[in-house]
Amino acid sequence: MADKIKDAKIIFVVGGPGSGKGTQCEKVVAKYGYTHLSSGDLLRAEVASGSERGKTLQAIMQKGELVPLDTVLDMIKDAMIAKVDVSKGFLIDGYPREVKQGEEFEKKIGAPCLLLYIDAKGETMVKRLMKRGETSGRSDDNEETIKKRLDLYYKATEPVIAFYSSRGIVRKIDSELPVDEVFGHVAKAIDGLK
Ligand SMILES: Nc1ccn([C@@H]2O[C@H](COP(=O)(O)OP(=O)(O)OP(=O)(O)O)[C@@H](O)[C@H]2O)c(=O)n1
Ligand SMILES: Nc1nc2c(ncn2[C@@H]2O[C@H](COP(=O)(O)OP(=O)(O)O)[C@@H](O)[C@H]2O)c(=O)[nH]1
Ligand SMILES: [Mg+2]
Repeated sequence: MADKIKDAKIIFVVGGPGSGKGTQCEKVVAKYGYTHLSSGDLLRAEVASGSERGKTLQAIMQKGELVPLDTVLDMIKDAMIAKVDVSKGFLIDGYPREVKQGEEFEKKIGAPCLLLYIDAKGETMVKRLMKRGETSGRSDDNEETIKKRLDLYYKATEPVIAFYSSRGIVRKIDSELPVDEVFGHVAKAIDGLK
């Protein structure tokens, strides 16, 4: 089983909060049949279950901080194992959040063949998240937590992009464009995979 995951096609989808990762991943699923695993969604499912662990997670996410690395990684790994037989590849959305998360992922699961870097301006991300907050019901889509998530993104997550750039697997996607144009560039990057 472990070997099967190692041979799977793995794409990291990295970008700031509200940059459009989830939006693009949905479109990739529709066109390519990849399995979309959003680390944030997995965490929110645990919170929604009402478990003790979920309560601890909720408090961390509410503050816009990172939950313990092993928690997220175990959740992603379990979700991958559950799908590996029927999946053409995996979109790992919102992970890694810091270089260490990427290193641990590679030790326990495998190496990504592509990193889609979904790039939008800070002010664009804030605007989108405030708008999303009107309907998302997410307790972290509020002005104060958004600011913290953004700060953490620049501090901890941007170095992830530099780390994988040196391997030549990063494709930077301008996410200021209309959704379908953004997707055109995403599709080109995926079509470029052998
Ligand atoms: N690898 C991850 C992924 C998520 N989180 C936690 O879960 C929260 C929400 O994650 P996510 O849904 O990925 O949120 P954003 O990056 O803000 O992106 P978006 O809401 O736009 O999808 C983060 O703020 C963080 O507290 C984490 O700690 N570690
Ligand atoms: N104008 C515009 N809005 C977008 C685009 N991508 C996402 N959005 C909006 O921005 C918000 C955040 O998008 P989401 O996919 O949840 O981003 P994520 O936080 O990176 O997963 C949503 O309300 C989307 O409708 C885009 O390319 N253009
Ligand atoms: Mg998302």
